[in-house]
Amino acid sequence: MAEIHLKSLAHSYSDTPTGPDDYAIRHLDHVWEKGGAYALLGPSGCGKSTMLNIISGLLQPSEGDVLFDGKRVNELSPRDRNIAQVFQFPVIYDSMTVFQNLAFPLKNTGVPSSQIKAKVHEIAEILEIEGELHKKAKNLSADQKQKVSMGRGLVRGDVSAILFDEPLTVIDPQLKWKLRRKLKQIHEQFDITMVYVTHDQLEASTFADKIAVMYGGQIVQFGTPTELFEQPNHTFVGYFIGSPGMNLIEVQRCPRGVCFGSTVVPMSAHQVEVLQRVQSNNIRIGIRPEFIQASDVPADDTFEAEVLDLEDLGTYKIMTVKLDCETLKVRLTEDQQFEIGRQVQLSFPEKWLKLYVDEFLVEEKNQ
Ligand SMILES: Nc1ncnc2c1ncn2[C@@H]1O[C@H](COP(=O)(O)OP(=O)(O)OP(=O)(O)O)[C@@H](O)[C@H]1O
Repeated sequence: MAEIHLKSLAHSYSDTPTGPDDYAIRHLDHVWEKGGAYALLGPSGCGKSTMLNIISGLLQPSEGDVLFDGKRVNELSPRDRNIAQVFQFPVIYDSMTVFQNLAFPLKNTGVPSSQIKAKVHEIAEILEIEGELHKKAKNLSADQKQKVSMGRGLVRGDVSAILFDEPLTVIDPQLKWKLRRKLKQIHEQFDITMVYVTHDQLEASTFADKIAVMYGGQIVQFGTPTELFEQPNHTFVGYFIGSPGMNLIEVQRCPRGVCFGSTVVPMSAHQVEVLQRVQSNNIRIGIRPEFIQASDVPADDTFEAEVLDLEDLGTYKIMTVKLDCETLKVRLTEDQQFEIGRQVQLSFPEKWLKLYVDEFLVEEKNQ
């Protein structure tokens, strides 16, 4: 296994790129550390597959270096990079048996047949396909085929990393959860660097210790699921992580903070100082539905809003409110009671009220 360093990487599918919009990867610096279990999370078209294909060598980047343990591998073929890649759809040989499919990557590298047998059985047992080893691959169900595809990546003990590109797309929803747990268990057992691409936040957080959130060809944040939730570095992370995502409000600067409509929201001294310094007018505040406090009692620091809707989701409720010209979501506990059409008092605890300039977080001084 290896540490994978992507250094000043950029990629355009166009031979004559004229601007940032022509780049699928925009000047990206990132390190996937040795032995980590990572997810690469982002919407369709943000550049996830492009990045994986650059790591595995299927694609040459337009700019920058790919380093494995500090050594540049740009010129190495996919085979010489020793990366296992599992794609969205199973890549297996239909005419071979499951055993032959799993043995194939080992045979190719000259592993003795006694070792091949032991390794194939070990992996088949983990993936629960031992009973299928002598079946022809073409006779398997779609999810069994994908398990074989994963197994082909996992049999090789010598790989630098395993890259999973949305591997559970074809898997039955009930089996997805089980297979994700299995991959996590395999990671713990074999300690291989694994990068798991998905656009599903639940899938990302059940598999990975750390998640890279990709947006517009850039990694906008790399952190634990808790960090992404509590401290989104970019408005996209706020919006994309969480259900519903972060409330984001376009605001203008005013003397003690920011305002929208006739509502003034005081900000911390540091945030006010930053607002006075920066030139941009692309300013937003963000607060997660979970962190807005709602009550019937007005206070100095509360804002009055109207309840538009209440959605009961079993163990909690989502309340939609209108505050001035903005619609916000507020997460309530089961026992909190508010009525549609009535007024509610909201407060935004300072710790959870975030300021974004040009979509990036203005960090508090002590963080
Ligand atoms: N072979 C190609 N030729 C031209 N443009 C491409 C090619 N492959 C991808 N792109 C473009 O590059 C951008 C990034 O695509 P990429 O497939 O890497 O995104 P992704 O995040 O993996 O998306 P998805 O989740 O839909 O697979 C997109 O705008 C896409 O249209």
